[in-house]
Amino acid sequence: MQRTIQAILHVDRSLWINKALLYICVEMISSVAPYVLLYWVIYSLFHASIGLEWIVFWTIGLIAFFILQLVFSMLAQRRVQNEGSQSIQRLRLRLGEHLRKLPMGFFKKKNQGDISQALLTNVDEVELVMTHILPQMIGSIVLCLLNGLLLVWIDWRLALVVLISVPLAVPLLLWSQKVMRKRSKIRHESFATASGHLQEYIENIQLLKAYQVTGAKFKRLDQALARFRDDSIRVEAFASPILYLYAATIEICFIVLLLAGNYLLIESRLEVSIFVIFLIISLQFFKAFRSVGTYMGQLRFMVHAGERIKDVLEEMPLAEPEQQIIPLNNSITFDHVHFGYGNKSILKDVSFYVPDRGLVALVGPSGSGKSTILSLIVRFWDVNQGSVQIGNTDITDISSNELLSRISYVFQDVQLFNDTVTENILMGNRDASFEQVVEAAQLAQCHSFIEKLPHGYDTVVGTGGIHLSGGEKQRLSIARAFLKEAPILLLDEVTASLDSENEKLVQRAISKLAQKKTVVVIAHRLKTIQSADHIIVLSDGGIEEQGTHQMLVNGQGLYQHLWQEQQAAGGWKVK
Ligand SMILES: Nc1ncnc2c1ncn2[C@@H]1O[C@H](COP(=O)(O)OP(=O)(O)OP(=O)(O)O)[C@@H](O)[C@H]1O
Repeated sequence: MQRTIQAILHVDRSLWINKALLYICVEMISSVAPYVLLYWVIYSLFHASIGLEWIVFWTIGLIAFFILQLVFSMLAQRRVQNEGSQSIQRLRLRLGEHLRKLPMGFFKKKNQGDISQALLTNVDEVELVMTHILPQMIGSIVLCLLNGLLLVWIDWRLALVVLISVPLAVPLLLWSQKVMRKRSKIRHESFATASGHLQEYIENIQLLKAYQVTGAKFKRLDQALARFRDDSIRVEAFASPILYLYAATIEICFIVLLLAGNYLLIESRLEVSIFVIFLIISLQFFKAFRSVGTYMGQLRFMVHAGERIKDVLEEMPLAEPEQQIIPLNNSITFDHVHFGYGNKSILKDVSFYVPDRGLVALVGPSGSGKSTILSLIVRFWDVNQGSVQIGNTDITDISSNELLSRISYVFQDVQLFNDTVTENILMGNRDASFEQVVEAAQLAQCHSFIEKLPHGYDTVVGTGGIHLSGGEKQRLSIARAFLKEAPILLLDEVTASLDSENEKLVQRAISKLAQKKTVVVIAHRLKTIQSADHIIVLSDGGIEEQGTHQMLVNGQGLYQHLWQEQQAAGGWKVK
């Protein structure tokens, strides 16, 4: 666990050999010291009369140790809390930043529950380990050591009986750790699966309601929750008996201690005073020893939290160039590109050129690879063969920051954050002023509807906020793109799901946005791209034909076929 924590928190060994550890040691010494005084008191009571000056001395001593214990306990706690919280905050930021740099393939292979669990629950668990469990466990170990030494000093024969509990109980503790390690790993996995399904359930609640799919009928969630319940019970069921055995071993050692002490008393080889103080201190020893077991159990339980975070941090981000090149212009070239998701081949030998400030449209049947082409331009994925270039520079030679700063990507499904309209538009450029936000909204044809919202630009939208129509959301996302002012614009079927009124507004906004930019647009409705400089028709991951609208309509190819179909479907109605 320590190695895992060091790895994920980017800290070296000194974290645990630092001031906090020193404070914990002093705190424990101050908590054991009164027993030395007590030993003295009891011994004196039995052997000599005690003078007032001794009573005063012991009282002052007790108070002094109590204050010392309190002060160092507070210092240790503060230190641990400060360092722990700061490290965890750094870890959260690092995780967020790391996730941003990972290729989309990572998000596809991982389940959503896994990722959110690593970011939220697992980080919380590591924080709990850092700020509570680990310091308390270290404290208990130090307490065991100090009390053990004290017992040896008071009576080594009885100390042997107490200390024999260590080699007897520790193997049981290690055994329980082994069982817990396996079981809690399984439990963590089923927890991640269940949270993934739960998230899916909540995200799709509208669909589930419409089709009357209730929780129990939503089988995968039901089964995942049942599996999580069973795995949780199994962790307890497998580890608890061993932990009870561990506790029983310690209890038995105490009983043996009582028998041994009584035997020595009867044989007059032990004084009552020594026996009394020995029993008191040995109780402290056993209590701390049992706590070590409890903390170790909790620690083992949380090891997987650290391991899961480590797994995420060890995922390789998209390679950044050692010496980045700044492209001279914003033309886009696909040079014999081959690409597939995993083993599934999607794009086959795709080559095309979009001149700087040119407008190229991608059309083709559903699943032909249009969106995949856009996602390769922003490096959501890397090509398998060939290259994608911007300004004749391979995009792998451009830093991801430089690359993304040059591109605005407007998706069909607009994602809004649960935040104000202003904050949602500011996503395009965090440094923009409010006046610039308003200007972008005006250009994107959304200023008038924003003004009618209950709190205008301060209205919270997205999940939990005011509901916006598809067209309104789309125009907000175009306002983001206006604010970003990137020289390359990628549009993925932005008007596909809009009614004609909204389509007109969005089209108007896009026409303004696209001015003087390199634009790649995906469109299903061919009439919207008639004026494109160049149209690329894709079919089954390859380029079927290309040219201007007029050239393609005059031909006998797929485009002409799609055009005819759309013309015929133009006036369809429900009969
Ligand atoms: N993340 C992904 N993982 C695996 N396969 C994917 C992924 N995204 C797309 N695909 C597959 O790649 C193929 C091309 O998808 P793509 O979205 O590029 O097509 P498209 O032409 O944009 O389709 P549409 O017009 O329906 O949006 C499809 O068969 C799709 O199932």
